[in-house]
Amino acid sequence: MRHLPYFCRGQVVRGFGRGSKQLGIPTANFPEQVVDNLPADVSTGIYYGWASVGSGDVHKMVVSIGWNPYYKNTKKSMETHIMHTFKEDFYGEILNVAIVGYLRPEKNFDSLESLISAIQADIEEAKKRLDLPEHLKFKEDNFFQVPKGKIMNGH
Ligand SMILES: Cc1cc2nc3c(=O)[nH]c(=O)nc-3n(C[C@H](O)[C@H](O)[C@H](O)COP(=O)(O)O)c2cc1C
Ligand SMILES: Nc1ncnc2c1ncn2[C@@H]1O[C@H](COP(=O)(O)OP(=O)(O)O)[C@@H](O)[C@H]1O
Ligand SMILES: [Mg+2]
Repeated sequence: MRHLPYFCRGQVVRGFGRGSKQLGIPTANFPEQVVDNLPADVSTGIYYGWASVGSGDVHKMVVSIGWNPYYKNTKKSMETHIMHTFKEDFYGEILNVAIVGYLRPEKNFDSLESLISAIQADIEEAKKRLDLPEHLKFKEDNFFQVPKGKIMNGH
């Protein structure tokens, strides 16, 4: 993937409310504008990396980019699940993400249970890979140190 690592920030917006309720896995959704600004050759699929909310701590994350074939969305979305338990929702706050690796393409599933198992397997795999020195180093990247107010999208 030529564009990795890929750094971007954006405000957290509302999605369809399925992540927490149907899957038990909340995903912080980016606005359309951030999704539209992704480089054209960043393929849809499931990625992993690091994320922080506002000027908070940096945590491991998984991110799904695409049309969610299971739900047949008509708009491309970019949704981040952070491997951390937050005290409350953070809609409207700035989410900072550093995407460092690719896991798999998006797939359709014949049941909600198989979609959930696949996402849980992604989370476990991402946690392992992010401990490798080549990925771990991005947790400390300057991207996460600079003032977090400005919305940007790029490298
Ligand atoms: C790690 C990860 C992997 C995912 N993989 C798929 C997938 O293969 N197919 C799919 O249809 N949706 C996939 N999703 C997206 C979920 O369907 C999506 O997060 C859910 O619909 C929540 O949407 P919402 O934020 O609009 O509520 C994945 C999400 C995550 C976080
Ligand atoms: N660990 C987490 N990772 C991502 N989002 C989280 C997490 N914990 C709480 N949230 C909150 O849950 C929201 C996402 O839940 P979700 O059910 O996917 O709703 P939506 O469809 O509106 O995106 C996020 O916008 C955020 O405010
Ligand atoms: Mg979501």
